[in-house]
Amino acid sequence: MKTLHTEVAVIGAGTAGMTGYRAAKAGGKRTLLIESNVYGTTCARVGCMPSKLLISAADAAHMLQAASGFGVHAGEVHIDGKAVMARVRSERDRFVGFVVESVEGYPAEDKVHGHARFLSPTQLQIDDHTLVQAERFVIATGSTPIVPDEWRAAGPRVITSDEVFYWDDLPQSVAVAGTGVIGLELGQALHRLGVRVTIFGRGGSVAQLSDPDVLDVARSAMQDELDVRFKTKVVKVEQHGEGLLVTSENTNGQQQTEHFDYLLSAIGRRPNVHQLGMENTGLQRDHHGIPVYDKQTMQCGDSAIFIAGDANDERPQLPEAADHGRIAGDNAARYPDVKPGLRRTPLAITFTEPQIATMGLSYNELCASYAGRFAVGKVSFENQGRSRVMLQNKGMLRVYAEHQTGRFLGAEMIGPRAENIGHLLSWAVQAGLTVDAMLDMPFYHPVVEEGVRTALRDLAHKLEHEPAQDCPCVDCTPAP
Ligand SMILES: Cc1cc2nc3c(=O)[nH]c(=O)nc-3n(C[C@H](O)[C@H](O)[C@H](O)COP(=O)(O)OP(=O)(O)OC[C@H]3O[C@@H](n4cnc5c(N)ncnc54)[C@H](O)[C@@H]3O)c2cc1C
Ligand SMILES: NC(=O)c1ccc[n+]([C@@H]2O[C@H](COP(=O)([O-])OP(=O)(O)OC[C@H]3O[C@@H](n4cnc5c(N)ncnc54)[C@H](O)[C@@H]3O)[C@@H](O)[C@H]2O)c1
Repeated sequence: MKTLHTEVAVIGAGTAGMTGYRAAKAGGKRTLLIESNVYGTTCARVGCMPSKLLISAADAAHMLQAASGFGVHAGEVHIDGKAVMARVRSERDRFVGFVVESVEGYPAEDKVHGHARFLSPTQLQIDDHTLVQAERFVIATGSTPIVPDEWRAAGPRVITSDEVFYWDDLPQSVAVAGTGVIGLELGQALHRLGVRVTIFGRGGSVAQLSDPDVLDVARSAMQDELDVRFKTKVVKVEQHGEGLLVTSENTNGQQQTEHFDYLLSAIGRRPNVHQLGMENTGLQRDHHGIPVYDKQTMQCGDSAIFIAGDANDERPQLPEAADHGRIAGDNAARYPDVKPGLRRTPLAITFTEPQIATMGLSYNELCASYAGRFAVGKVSFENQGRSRVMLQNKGMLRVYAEHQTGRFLGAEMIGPRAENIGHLLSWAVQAGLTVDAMLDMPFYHPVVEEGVRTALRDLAHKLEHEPAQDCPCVDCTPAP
Protein backbone atom coordinates (compact mmCIF):
# COMPACT_ATOMS: atom_id res chain seq x y z
CA MET A 1 0.00 0.00 0.00
CA LYS A 2 1.44 3.38 -0.91
CA THR A 3 1.18 6.50 1.26
CA LEU A 4 0.43 10.00 -0.04
CA HIS A 5 0.93 13.16 1.99
CA THR A 6 -1.19 16.23 1.33
CA GLU A 7 -2.41 19.38 3.02
CA VAL A 8 -6.10 19.03 2.03
CA ALA A 9 -7.97 15.84 1.07
CA VAL A 10 -11.37 16.28 -0.59
CA ILE A 11 -13.55 13.15 -0.54
CA GLY A 12 -15.99 13.03 -3.47
CA ALA A 13 -15.68 14.69 -6.88
CA GLY A 14 -19.29 15.85 -7.22
CA THR A 15 -20.32 19.49 -7.36
CA ALA A 16 -19.40 20.18 -3.72
CA GLY A 17 -16.10 18.30 -4.02
CA MET A 18 -15.07 20.02 -7.25
CA THR A 19 -15.75 23.51 -5.89
CA GLY A 20 -14.08 22.50 -2.61
CA TYR A 21 -11.01 21.25 -4.47
CA ARG A 22 -10.74 24.47 -6.50
CA ALA A 23 -11.20 26.68 -3.41
CA ALA A 24 -8.54 24.79 -1.42
CA LYS A 25 -6.12 25.07 -4.38
CA ALA A 26 -6.92 28.77 -4.70
CA GLY A 27 -6.02 29.03 -1.00
CA GLY A 28 -2.54 27.80 -1.94
CA LYS A 29 -2.78 24.27 -0.48
CA ARG A 30 -1.60 20.98 -1.91
CA THR A 31 -4.94 19.21 -2.45
CA LEU A 32 -6.03 15.67 -3.36
CA LEU A 33 -9.44 14.91 -4.87
CA ILE A 34 -10.62 11.37 -4.14
CA GLU A 35 -13.50 9.77 -6.08
CA SER A 36 -14.78 6.20 -5.85
CA ASN A 37 -17.05 6.26 -8.89
CA VAL A 38 -17.00 7.73 -12.40
CA TYR A 39 -16.56 11.49 -12.74
CA GLY A 40 -19.47 13.62 -13.92
CA THR A 41 -21.47 14.52 -10.73
CA THR A 42 -24.92 13.43 -9.65
CA CYS A 43 -26.45 16.66 -10.99
CA ALA A 44 -25.23 16.19 -14.56
CA ARG A 45 -25.38 12.40 -14.78
CA VAL A 46 -28.55 11.32 -12.93
CA GLY A 47 -29.99 14.47 -11.32
CA CYS A 48 -30.88 18.02 -12.31
CA MET A 49 -29.98 17.89 -15.98
CA PRO A 50 -31.44 14.57 -17.24
CA SER A 51 -34.57 15.09 -15.15
CA LYS A 52 -35.12 18.50 -16.74
CA LEU A 53 -34.49 16.98 -20.18
CA LEU A 54 -37.21 14.38 -19.55
CA ILE A 55 -39.54 17.09 -18.22
CA SER A 56 -38.96 19.24 -21.32
CA ALA A 57 -40.00 16.34 -23.58
CA ALA A 58 -43.07 15.85 -21.40
CA ASP A 59 -43.89 19.58 -21.61
CA ALA A 60 -43.72 19.40 -25.41
CA ALA A 61 -46.22 16.52 -25.42
CA HIS A 62 -48.44 18.31 -22.95
CA MET A 63 -48.45 21.58 -24.93
CA LEU A 64 -49.78 19.74 -27.97
CA GLN A 65 -52.58 18.27 -25.90
CA ALA A 66 -53.34 21.52 -24.05
CA ALA A 67 -53.49 23.49 -27.33
CA SER A 68 -57.07 22.35 -27.92
CA GLY A 69 -58.10 24.62 -25.02
CA PHE A 70 -57.18 27.54 -27.32
CA GLY A 71 -59.01 26.05 -30.31
CA VAL A 72 -55.76 24.80 -31.80
CA HIS A 73 -55.82 21.11 -32.71
CA ALA A 74 -52.56 19.30 -33.33
CA GLY A 75 -54.04 15.99 -34.50
CA GLU A 76 -52.99 12.67 -33.06
CA VAL A 77 -49.92 12.98 -30.87
CA HIS A 78 -47.35 10.24 -31.31
CA ILE A 79 -44.67 9.86 -28.65
CA ASP A 80 -41.58 7.99 -29.81
CA GLY A 81 -40.20 6.69 -26.50
CA LYS A 82 -36.89 5.62 -28.03
CA ALA A 83 -36.33 9.09 -29.51
CA VAL A 84 -37.32 10.76 -26.23
CA MET A 85 -34.81 8.68 -24.25
CA ALA A 86 -32.13 9.02 -26.93
CA ARG A 87 -32.29 12.83 -26.61
CA VAL A 88 -32.32 12.68 -22.82
CA ARG A 89 -29.22 10.48 -22.85
CA SER A 90 -27.29 12.29 -25.56
CA GLU A 91 -27.88 15.78 -24.12
CA ARG A 92 -27.12 14.42 -20.65
CA ASP A 93 -23.86 12.92 -21.97
CA ARG A 94 -22.98 16.31 -23.41
CA PHE A 95 -23.39 17.98 -19.99
CA VAL A 96 -21.48 15.16 -18.29
CA GLY A 97 -18.74 15.58 -20.91
CA PHE A 98 -18.15 19.19 -19.84
CA VAL A 99 -17.81 18.15 -16.19
CA VAL A 100 -15.46 15.26 -17.01
CA GLU A 101 -13.39 17.64 -19.14
CA SER A 102 -12.99 19.95 -16.12
CA VAL A 103 -11.79 17.10 -13.91
CA GLU A 104 -9.45 15.91 -16.64
CA GLY A 105 -7.93 19.38 -16.56
CA TYR A 106 -6.86 18.87 -12.93
CA PRO A 107 -3.24 17.64 -12.56
CA ALA A 108 -3.06 13.80 -12.47
CA GLU A 109 -1.11 13.88 -9.20
CA ASP A 110 -4.09 15.66 -7.54
CA LYS A 111 -6.50 12.77 -8.22
CA VAL A 112 -6.93 9.42 -6.49
CA HIS A 113 -9.48 6.80 -7.48
CA GLY A 114 -11.15 4.65 -4.84
CA HIS A 115 -13.43 4.58 -1.81
CA ALA A 116 -12.09 6.70 1.05
CA ARG A 117 -12.52 5.75 4.70
CA PHE A 118 -11.18 7.53 7.78
CA LEU A 119 -8.70 5.47 9.83
CA SER A 120 -8.05 8.42 12.17
CA PRO A 121 -8.69 12.21 12.18
CA THR A 122 -5.64 12.63 9.91
CA GLN A 123 -5.60 9.48 7.81
CA LEU A 124 -7.73 7.92 5.07
CA GLN A 125 -7.52 4.51 3.49
CA ILE A 126 -8.42 4.40 -0.20
CA ASP A 127 -9.68 0.92 -1.18
CA ASP A 128 -6.78 -1.38 -0.35
CA HIS A 129 -4.14 0.48 -2.35
CA THR A 130 -3.39 3.89 -0.75
CA LEU A 131 -3.09 5.62 2.60
CA VAL A 132 -3.63 9.38 2.53
CA GLN A 133 -2.10 11.40 5.33
CA ALA A 134 -3.68 14.88 5.36
CA GLU A 135 -3.84 17.93 7.61
CA ARG A 136 -7.38 18.94 6.61
CA PHE A 137 -10.38 17.25 4.94
CA VAL A 138 -13.54 18.14 3.03
CA ILE A 139 -16.26 15.48 3.14
CA ALA A 140 -18.31 15.92 -0.05
CA THR A 141 -19.65 12.42 -0.53
CA GLY A 142 -23.21 13.26 -1.66
CA SER A 143 -26.27 11.11 -1.01
CA THR A 144 -27.88 7.84 -2.17
CA PRO A 145 -31.55 7.09 -2.94
CA ILE A 146 -33.32 5.07 -0.25
CA VAL A 147 -34.85 1.71 -1.18
CA PRO A 148 -36.26 -0.44 1.64
CA ASP A 149 -34.71 -3.94 1.67
CA GLU A 150 -38.09 -5.63 1.26
CA TRP A 151 -38.70 -3.70 -1.99
CA ARG A 152 -35.15 -4.30 -3.23
CA ALA A 153 -35.76 -8.05 -2.75
CA ALA A 154 -38.33 -7.95 -5.59
CA GLY A 155 -35.48 -7.59 -8.09
CA PRO A 156 -34.20 -5.18 -10.72
CA ARG A 157 -37.62 -3.76 -11.63
CA VAL A 158 -37.51 -1.81 -8.36
CA ILE A 159 -35.54 1.24 -9.42
CA THR A 160 -34.51 4.76 -8.37
CA SER A 161 -33.86 7.95 -10.31
CA ASP A 162 -30.32 6.61 -10.88
CA GLU A 163 -31.67 4.08 -13.40
CA VAL A 164 -34.39 6.06 -15.23
CA PHE A 165 -32.02 8.11 -17.36
CA TYR A 166 -30.33 5.00 -18.76
CA TRP A 167 -33.57 3.62 -20.26
CA ASP A 168 -33.52 3.03 -24.04
CA ASP A 169 -37.29 3.33 -24.28
CA LEU A 170 -40.25 4.44 -22.20
CA PRO A 171 -42.00 1.64 -20.29
CA GLN A 172 -45.77 0.99 -20.31
CA SER A 173 -46.33 1.58 -16.62
CA VAL A 174 -44.55 2.83 -13.49
CA ALA A 175 -45.60 2.93 -9.83
CA VAL A 176 -43.93 5.77 -7.97
CA ALA A 177 -43.49 5.68 -4.19
CA GLY A 178 -43.14 9.16 -2.69
CA THR A 179 -44.79 12.51 -3.39
CA GLY A 180 -41.54 14.43 -2.83
CA VAL A 181 -39.68 16.41 -5.45
CA ILE A 182 -38.38 13.42 -7.42
CA GLY A 183 -41.62 11.41 -7.28
CA LEU A 184 -43.71 14.32 -8.61
CA GLU A 185 -41.23 15.64 -11.19
CA LEU A 186 -40.58 12.22 -12.72
CA GLY A 187 -44.09 10.87 -12.14
CA GLN A 188 -45.71 13.78 -13.98
CA ALA A 189 -43.15 13.75 -16.78
CA LEU A 190 -43.63 10.02 -17.44
CA HIS A 191 -47.43 10.41 -17.31
CA ARG A 192 -47.26 13.22 -19.89
CA LEU A 193 -45.15 10.99 -22.10
CA GLY A 194 -47.91 8.38 -22.17
CA VAL A 195 -46.69 6.04 -19.40
CA ARG A 196 -49.38 4.73 -17.03
CA VAL A 197 -48.25 6.20 -13.71
CA THR A 198 -49.63 5.85 -10.19
CA ILE A 199 -47.98 7.87 -7.43
CA PHE A 200 -48.33 6.62 -3.85
CA GLY A 201 -47.89 9.11 -0.99
CA ARG A 202 -47.91 7.65 2.48
CA GLY A 203 -49.06 11.04 3.89
CA GLY A 204 -50.31 14.24 2.33
CA SER A 205 -47.00 15.96 1.54
CA VAL A 206 -46.36 17.62 -1.82
CA ALA A 207 -42.71 18.26 -2.67
CA GLN A 208 -41.15 20.74 -0.22
CA LEU A 209 -44.38 22.58 0.70
CA SER A 210 -45.36 23.12 4.34
CA ASP A 211 -48.08 25.83 4.16
CA PRO A 212 -51.42 24.05 4.77
CA ASP A 213 -53.40 26.26 2.34
CA VAL A 214 -50.86 25.93 -0.46
CA LEU A 215 -50.67 22.20 0.23
CA ASP A 216 -54.45 21.84 -0.22
CA VAL A 217 -54.31 23.60 -3.58
CA ALA A 218 -51.22 21.59 -4.59
CA ARG A 219 -52.84 18.24 -3.77
CA SER A 220 -55.89 19.13 -5.88
CA ALA A 221 -53.76 20.43 -8.75
CA MET A 222 -51.73 17.20 -8.82
CA GLN A 223 -54.80 14.97 -8.51
CA ASP A 224 -56.58 16.88 -11.32
CA GLU A 225 -54.02 15.50 -13.72
CA LEU A 226 -52.33 12.51 -12.12
CA ASP A 227 -53.30 9.31 -10.36
CA VAL A 228 -51.84 10.41 -7.02
CA ARG A 229 -53.02 8.42 -4.03
CA PHE A 230 -52.29 10.27 -0.83
CA LYS A 231 -52.36 8.49 2.54
CA THR A 232 -51.66 5.25 0.73
CA LYS A 233 -48.58 3.15 1.48
CA VAL A 234 -46.84 0.57 -0.64
CA VAL A 235 -47.01 -2.50 1.60
CA LYS A 236 -45.78 -5.31 -0.66
CA VAL A 237 -43.77 -5.62 -3.87
CA GLU A 238 -43.41 -8.94 -5.68
CA GLN A 239 -41.73 -9.94 -8.89
CA HIS A 240 -44.34 -10.99 -11.48
CA GLY A 241 -43.22 -12.06 -14.95
CA GLU A 242 -41.36 -9.16 -16.53
CA GLY A 243 -42.83 -6.69 -14.02
CA LEU A 244 -44.04 -6.31 -10.47
CA LEU A 245 -47.16 -6.73 -8.38
CA VAL A 246 -47.44 -3.70 -6.11
CA THR A 247 -49.81 -3.86 -3.15
CA SER A 248 -50.85 -0.59 -1.55
CA GLU A 249 -52.96 0.13 1.51
CA ASN A 250 -54.91 3.28 2.34
CA THR A 251 -55.70 4.62 5.81
CA ASN A 252 -58.95 2.65 5.92
CA GLY A 253 -56.91 -0.52 5.64
CA GLN A 254 -58.14 -1.21 2.08
CA GLN A 255 -55.54 -3.02 0.00
CA GLN A 256 -55.15 -3.08 -3.75
CA THR A 257 -52.72 -5.11 -5.85
CA GLU A 258 -51.76 -3.81 -9.32
CA HIS A 259 -49.28 -4.74 -12.01
CA PHE A 260 -46.57 -2.27 -13.09
CA ASP A 261 -43.43 -2.58 -15.20
CA TYR A 262 -41.40 -0.76 -12.55
CA LEU A 263 -41.58 0.63 -9.03
CA LEU A 264 -39.66 3.91 -8.73
CA SER A 265 -38.54 4.41 -5.14
CA ALA A 266 -38.56 8.19 -4.54
CA ILE A 267 -38.83 8.22 -0.77
CA GLY A 268 -35.80 10.39 -0.08
CA ARG A 269 -32.00 10.23 -0.21
CA ARG A 270 -29.58 9.28 2.57
CA PRO A 271 -26.33 11.24 3.06
CA ASN A 272 -23.25 9.13 2.31
CA VAL A 273 -21.66 9.26 5.76
CA HIS A 274 -22.12 5.66 6.79
CA GLN A 275 -19.22 3.84 5.15
CA LEU A 276 -16.73 6.58 5.81
CA GLY A 277 -15.22 5.43 9.09
CA MET A 278 -16.70 8.50 10.82
CA GLU A 279 -16.37 6.62 14.13
CA ASN A 280 -12.58 6.95 13.75
CA THR A 281 -12.65 10.75 13.54
CA GLY A 282 -13.78 11.43 17.11
CA LEU A 283 -16.34 13.92 15.75
CA GLN A 284 -19.67 14.47 17.47
CA ARG A 285 -22.47 13.18 15.22
CA ASP A 286 -26.25 13.69 15.16
CA HIS A 287 -28.81 10.87 15.23
CA HIS A 288 -28.48 10.45 11.45
CA GLY A 289 -24.73 9.93 11.81
CA ILE A 290 -23.91 13.33 10.26
CA PRO A 291 -21.08 15.18 12.00
CA VAL A 292 -22.27 18.26 13.87
CA TYR A 293 -21.02 21.24 11.84
CA ASP A 294 -21.29 25.03 11.64
CA LYS A 295 -23.62 26.16 8.82
CA GLN A 296 -21.62 29.31 8.16
CA THR A 297 -18.14 27.74 8.01
CA MET A 298 -18.95 24.05 7.27
CA GLN A 299 -16.46 23.13 10.02
CA CYS A 300 -17.19 19.97 12.04
CA GLY A 301 -16.74 21.01 15.68
CA ASP A 302 -13.36 22.72 15.95
CA SER A 303 -11.67 20.03 13.87
CA ALA A 304 -9.86 20.30 10.55
CA ILE A 305 -12.72 18.39 8.88
CA PHE A 306 -15.37 20.25 6.83
CA ILE A 307 -18.58 18.85 5.29
CA ALA A 308 -20.34 20.07 2.15
CA GLY A 309 -23.25 19.34 -0.20
CA ASP A 310 -25.80 16.51 0.11
CA ALA A 311 -23.50 14.80 2.63
CA ASN A 312 -24.60 17.25 5.34
CA ASP A 313 -28.30 16.96 4.32
CA GLU A 314 -29.02 20.62 5.06
CA ARG A 315 -30.39 21.73 1.69
CA PRO A 316 -29.75 18.94 -0.85
CA GLN A 317 -29.71 21.08 -3.98
CA LEU A 318 -27.11 21.90 -6.59
CA PRO A 319 -26.55 25.62 -5.83
CA GLU A 320 -26.13 24.76 -2.15
CA ALA A 321 -23.60 22.01 -2.93
CA ALA A 322 -21.54 24.56 -4.88
CA ASP A 323 -21.74 27.15 -2.08
CA HIS A 324 -20.95 24.63 0.67
CA GLY A 325 -18.02 23.26 -1.31
CA ARG A 326 -16.56 26.72 -1.87
CA ILE A 327 -16.86 27.64 1.82
CA ALA A 328 -15.51 24.26 3.01
CA GLY A 329 -12.54 24.28 0.61
CA ASP A 330 -11.70 27.88 1.43
CA ASN A 331 -11.85 27.24 5.17
CA ALA A 332 -9.88 24.00 4.88
CA ALA A 333 -7.13 26.08 3.29
CA ARG A 334 -7.45 28.81 5.95
CA TYR A 335 -7.70 26.42 8.93
CA PRO A 336 -7.48 27.18 11.86
CA ASP A 337 -8.39 30.76 10.86
CA VAL A 338 -11.85 29.82 9.49
CA LYS A 339 -14.44 32.46 8.57
CA PRO A 340 -18.16 32.45 7.73
CA GLY A 341 -18.90 32.14 4.02
CA LEU A 342 -21.82 33.50 2.01
CA ARG A 343 -25.00 31.54 2.75
CA ARG A 344 -27.89 32.68 0.61
CA THR A 345 -31.61 32.90 1.32
CA PRO A 346 -33.20 29.46 0.86
CA LEU A 347 -34.85 28.91 -2.53
CA ALA A 348 -36.23 25.58 -3.74
CA ILE A 349 -38.03 24.95 -7.01
CA THR A 350 -39.87 21.82 -8.11
CA PHE A 351 -40.23 21.56 -11.87
CA THR A 352 -43.74 20.14 -11.97
CA GLU A 353 -46.60 21.92 -13.69
CA PRO A 354 -47.77 24.00 -11.96
CA GLN A 355 -44.30 24.65 -10.61
CA ILE A 356 -43.71 24.72 -6.87
CA ALA A 357 -41.40 27.22 -5.15
CA THR A 358 -40.48 27.99 -1.55
CA MET A 359 -38.30 30.91 -0.57
CA GLY A 360 -37.00 32.40 2.65
CA LEU A 361 -38.59 31.03 5.81
CA SER A 362 -41.13 28.28 5.22
CA TYR A 363 -44.50 28.25 6.95
CA ASN A 364 -43.29 25.46 9.26
CA GLU A 365 -40.20 27.46 10.18
CA LEU A 366 -42.34 30.54 10.91
CA CYS A 367 -44.54 28.44 13.17
CA ALA A 368 -41.46 27.31 15.06
CA SER A 369 -39.76 30.68 15.37
CA TYR A 370 -42.28 33.50 14.62
CA ALA A 371 -45.60 32.19 16.01
CA GLY A 372 -47.71 35.19 17.01
CA ARG A 373 -45.30 37.55 15.24
CA PHE A 374 -46.03 37.19 11.53
CA ALA A 375 -48.71 38.03 8.97
CA VAL A 376 -49.79 36.13 5.86
CA GLY A 377 -51.10 37.46 2.56
CA LYS A 378 -52.27 35.36 -0.36
CA VAL A 379 -53.43 35.20 -3.93
CA SER A 380 -55.15 32.46 -5.87
CA PHE A 381 -54.08 32.21 -9.51
CA GLU A 382 -57.55 31.01 -10.56
CA ASN A 383 -58.69 34.46 -11.69
CA GLN A 384 -55.29 36.08 -12.16
CA GLY A 385 -55.40 37.86 -15.52
CA ARG A 386 -52.28 36.70 -17.34
CA SER A 387 -52.50 33.21 -15.84
CA ARG A 388 -56.01 32.82 -17.30
CA VAL A 389 -54.85 34.18 -20.66
CA MET A 390 -52.24 31.41 -20.77
CA LEU A 391 -54.65 28.75 -19.46
CA GLN A 392 -52.33 28.29 -16.49
CA ASN A 393 -54.70 29.68 -13.88
CA LYS A 394 -54.08 27.11 -11.17
CA GLY A 395 -52.32 27.63 -7.90
CA MET A 396 -51.81 29.77 -4.84
CA LEU A 397 -49.10 32.04 -3.42
CA ARG A 398 -48.86 32.79 0.30
CA VAL A 399 -46.43 35.51 1.41
CA TYR A 400 -45.14 36.12 4.94
CA ALA A 401 -43.86 39.19 6.81
CA GLU A 402 -42.80 40.10 10.33
CA HIS A 403 -45.71 41.83 12.02
CA GLN A 404 -43.89 44.59 13.87
CA THR A 405 -41.48 45.69 11.15
CA GLY A 406 -43.22 44.71 7.91
CA ARG A 407 -40.01 42.92 6.86
CA PHE A 408 -40.66 40.33 4.16
CA LEU A 409 -39.73 36.85 5.44
CA GLY A 410 -40.65 34.29 2.81
CA ALA A 411 -43.30 32.62 0.68
CA GLU A 412 -44.61 29.31 -0.57
CA MET A 413 -46.38 28.78 -3.87
CA ILE A 414 -47.65 26.46 -6.52
CA GLY A 415 -48.52 28.21 -9.75
CA PRO A 416 -47.40 29.60 -13.08
CA ARG A 417 -43.83 30.89 -13.49
CA ALA A 418 -42.93 29.86 -9.92
CA GLU A 419 -39.28 29.46 -10.95
CA ASN A 420 -39.16 33.19 -11.77
CA ILE A 421 -41.32 34.41 -8.90
CA GLY A 422 -39.17 32.27 -6.57
CA HIS A 423 -36.08 34.22 -7.59
CA LEU A 424 -37.83 37.58 -7.26
CA LEU A 425 -39.13 36.87 -3.77
CA SER A 426 -35.99 35.20 -2.40
CA TRP A 427 -33.97 38.20 -3.61
CA ALA A 428 -36.43 40.45 -1.72
CA VAL A 429 -35.91 38.39 1.46
CA GLN A 430 -32.14 38.50 1.12
CA ALA A 431 -32.21 42.25 0.45
CA GLY A 432 -34.17 42.71 3.70
CA LEU A 433 -37.04 44.53 1.93
CA THR A 434 -40.25 45.48 3.69
CA VAL A 435 -43.61 44.75 2.11
CA ASP A 436 -44.13 48.48 1.47
CA ALA A 437 -40.78 48.74 -0.30
CA MET A 438 -41.71 45.77 -2.49
CA LEU A 439 -45.02 47.40 -3.41
CA ASP A 440 -43.10 50.51 -4.51
CA MET A 441 -41.36 48.41 -7.20
CA PRO A 442 -42.55 48.44 -10.84
CA PHE A 443 -45.13 45.88 -11.99
CA TYR A 444 -45.91 45.60 -15.70
CA HIS A 445 -49.24 44.58 -17.21
CA PRO A 446 -50.49 41.98 -17.95
CA VAL A 447 -48.01 39.75 -16.10
CA VAL A 448 -48.18 36.93 -13.56
CA GLU A 449 -46.23 39.20 -11.17
CA GLU A 450 -49.41 41.25 -10.77
CA GLY A 451 -50.59 38.22 -8.79
CA VAL A 452 -47.59 38.69 -6.51
CA ARG A 453 -48.64 42.31 -6.04
CA THR A 454 -52.17 41.20 -5.07
CA ALA A 455 -50.68 38.88 -2.42
CA LEU A 456 -48.38 41.65 -1.14
CA ARG A 457 -51.29 44.13 -0.94
CA ASP A 458 -53.24 41.58 1.06
CA LEU A 459 -50.19 41.15 3.31
CA ALA A 460 -49.82 44.94 3.76
CA HIS A 461 -53.50 45.12 4.71
CA LYS A 462 -53.11 42.31 7.28
CA LEU A 463 -50.02 43.99 8.74
CA GLU A 464 -51.96 47.18 9.24
CA HIS A 465 -55.41 45.98 10.23
CA GLU A 466 -55.18 42.52 11.76
CA PRO A 467 -53.38 41.01 14.75
CA ALA A 468 -50.33 38.87 14.14
CA GLN A 469 -50.94 35.35 12.92
CA ASP A 470 -50.93 32.56 15.44
CA CYS A 471 -49.98 29.17 14.25
CA PRO A 472 -52.77 26.74 13.55
CA CYS A 473 -50.42 24.19 12.08
CA VAL A 474 -50.49 20.83 13.80
CA ASP A 475 -47.23 19.43 12.51
CA CYS A 476 -44.79 22.20 13.37
CA THR A 477 -41.40 20.61 13.05
CA PRO A 478 -38.73 22.88 14.56
CA ALA A 479 -36.83 25.20 12.24
CA PRO A 480 -33.41 23.80 11.31
C1 LIG B 1 -33.28 13.12 -9.93
C2 LIG B 1 -32.67 14.34 -9.28
C3 LIG B 1 -32.99 15.59 -9.75
C4 LIG B 1 -32.42 16.71 -9.16
N1 LIG B 1 -32.77 17.94 -9.65
C5 LIG B 1 -32.23 19.04 -9.09
C6 LIG B 1 -32.56 20.33 -9.60
O1 LIG B 1 -33.32 20.46 -10.55
N2 LIG B 1 -32.00 21.41 -9.02
C7 LIG B 1 -31.16 21.29 -7.95
O2 LIG B 1 -30.67 22.31 -7.47
N3 LIG B 1 -30.82 20.09 -7.44
C8 LIG B 1 -31.35 18.96 -7.99
N4 LIG B 1 -31.01 17.73 -7.50
C9 LIG B 1 -30.09 17.66 -6.35
C10 LIG B 1 -28.61 17.79 -6.78
O3 LIG B 1 -28.36 16.91 -7.85
C11 LIG B 1 -27.71 17.45 -5.61
O4 LIG B 1 -28.05 18.25 -4.50
C12 LIG B 1 -26.23 17.71 -5.92
O5 LIG B 1 -25.88 17.07 -7.11
C13 LIG B 1 -25.34 17.20 -4.77
O6 LIG B 1 -23.98 17.41 -5.07
P1 LIG B 1 -22.85 16.77 -4.14
O7 LIG B 1 -21.56 17.28 -4.63
O8 LIG B 1 -23.19 16.97 -2.72
O9 LIG B 1 -22.95 15.20 -4.40
P2 LIG B 1 -22.53 14.31 -5.68
O10 LIG B 1 -22.55 15.07 -6.95
O11 LIG B 1 -23.37 13.09 -5.57
O12 LIG B 1 -21.01 13.95 -5.38
C14 LIG B 1 -20.61 13.06 -4.37
C15 LIG B 1 -19.47 12.22 -4.90
O13 LIG B 1 -18.82 11.57 -3.82
C16 LIG B 1 -18.42 10.28 -4.23
N5 LIG B 1 -18.22 9.48 -3.02
C17 LIG B 1 -19.14 9.10 -2.10
N6 LIG B 1 -18.55 8.45 -1.08
C18 LIG B 1 -17.24 8.40 -1.35
C19 LIG B 1 -16.09 7.87 -0.68
N7 LIG B 1 -16.20 7.28 0.51
N8 LIG B 1 -14.87 7.98 -1.25
C20 LIG B 1 -14.73 8.62 -2.46
N9 LIG B 1 -15.77 9.15 -3.13
C21 LIG B 1 -16.99 9.06 -2.59
C22 LIG B 1 -19.59 9.82 -5.09
O14 LIG B 1 -19.21 8.77 -5.96
C23 LIG B 1 -19.94 11.11 -5.85
O15 LIG B 1 -19.25 11.21 -7.07
C24 LIG B 1 -31.52 16.58 -8.08
C25 LIG B 1 -31.19 15.30 -7.61
C26 LIG B 1 -31.74 14.20 -8.20
C27 LIG B 1 -31.36 12.83 -7.70
N1 LIG C 1 -35.99 20.48 -8.50
C1 LIG C 1 -35.10 20.20 -7.57
O1 LIG C 1 -34.44 21.08 -7.00
C2 LIG C 1 -34.88 18.78 -7.17
C3 LIG C 1 -35.33 17.75 -7.96
C4 LIG C 1 -35.15 16.45 -7.53
C5 LIG C 1 -34.48 16.20 -6.34
N2 LIG C 1 -34.04 17.22 -5.59
C6 LIG C 1 -33.39 16.97 -4.29
O2 LIG C 1 -33.35 15.60 -4.02
C7 LIG C 1 -33.80 15.36 -2.71
C8 LIG C 1 -34.42 13.99 -2.64
O3 LIG C 1 -35.68 13.97 -3.36
P1 LIG C 1 -36.79 12.91 -2.99
O4 LIG C 1 -38.00 13.24 -3.79
O5 LIG C 1 -36.23 11.54 -3.04
O6 LIG C 1 -37.03 13.19 -1.44
P2 LIG C 1 -38.05 14.16 -0.70
O7 LIG C 1 -37.55 14.26 0.67
O8 LIG C 1 -38.34 15.38 -1.49
O9 LIG C 1 -39.43 13.32 -0.69
C9 LIG C 1 -39.53 12.04 -0.16
C10 LIG C 1 -41.00 11.67 -0.04
O10 LIG C 1 -41.11 10.30 0.31
C11 LIG C 1 -41.98 10.15 1.42
N3 LIG C 1 -41.54 8.97 2.15
C12 LIG C 1 -40.49 8.86 3.00
N4 LIG C 1 -40.38 7.59 3.45
C13 LIG C 1 -41.37 6.89 2.86
C14 LIG C 1 -41.77 5.52 2.89
N5 LIG C 1 -41.14 4.62 3.65
N6 LIG C 1 -42.80 5.15 2.12
C15 LIG C 1 -43.45 6.06 1.35
N7 LIG C 1 -43.12 7.36 1.26
C16 LIG C 1 -42.10 7.76 2.02
C17 LIG C 1 -41.87 11.47 2.16
O11 LIG C 1 -43.01 11.69 2.94
C18 LIG C 1 -41.73 12.46 1.01
O12 LIG C 1 -42.98 12.82 0.48
C19 LIG C 1 -34.77 16.49 -2.41
O13 LIG C 1 -34.75 16.80 -1.03
C20 LIG C 1 -34.29 17.63 -3.24
O14 LIG C 1 -33.52 18.54 -2.47
C21 LIG C 1 -34.23 18.51 -5.97
